Amino acid sequence: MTALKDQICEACRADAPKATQAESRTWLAELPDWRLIEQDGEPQLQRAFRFRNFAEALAFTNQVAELAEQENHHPAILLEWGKVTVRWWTHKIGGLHRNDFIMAARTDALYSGDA
Ligand SMILES: C[C@H](O)[C@H](O)[C@H]1CNC2=NC(N)=NC(=O)C2=N1
Repeated sequence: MTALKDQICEACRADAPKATQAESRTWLAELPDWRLIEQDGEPQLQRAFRFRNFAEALAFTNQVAELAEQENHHPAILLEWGKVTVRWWTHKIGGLHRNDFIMAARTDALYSGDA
């Protein structure tokens, strides 16, 4: 089975299938630092990343933003001194798609320098 971080996002459509409970469980197992939350009634993946200062947090924020632009799949990012909180979900379907789990894994890879 291909690791999430090595999988490719598919172009997302409004009729794209939401991740099932079973899929979410399976994929979350690869994302131990991420939490499944609900925001505005929609399931999302969330993780906080820690940094030594604001400049490093900003640099990571820009890396995630660049990745999002490359994949045309965009997160919510909260940038604070020493901390970046990222949330992934698929706007078009108001929930979680495989793409969100892929992008969470890709975000972890950026943080660990494994991108
Ligand atoms: C028009 C544009 O391609 C779409 O709005 C894309 C942009 N980025 C996106 N990002 C996310 N997370 N979900 C989407 O449904 C989405 N749609």
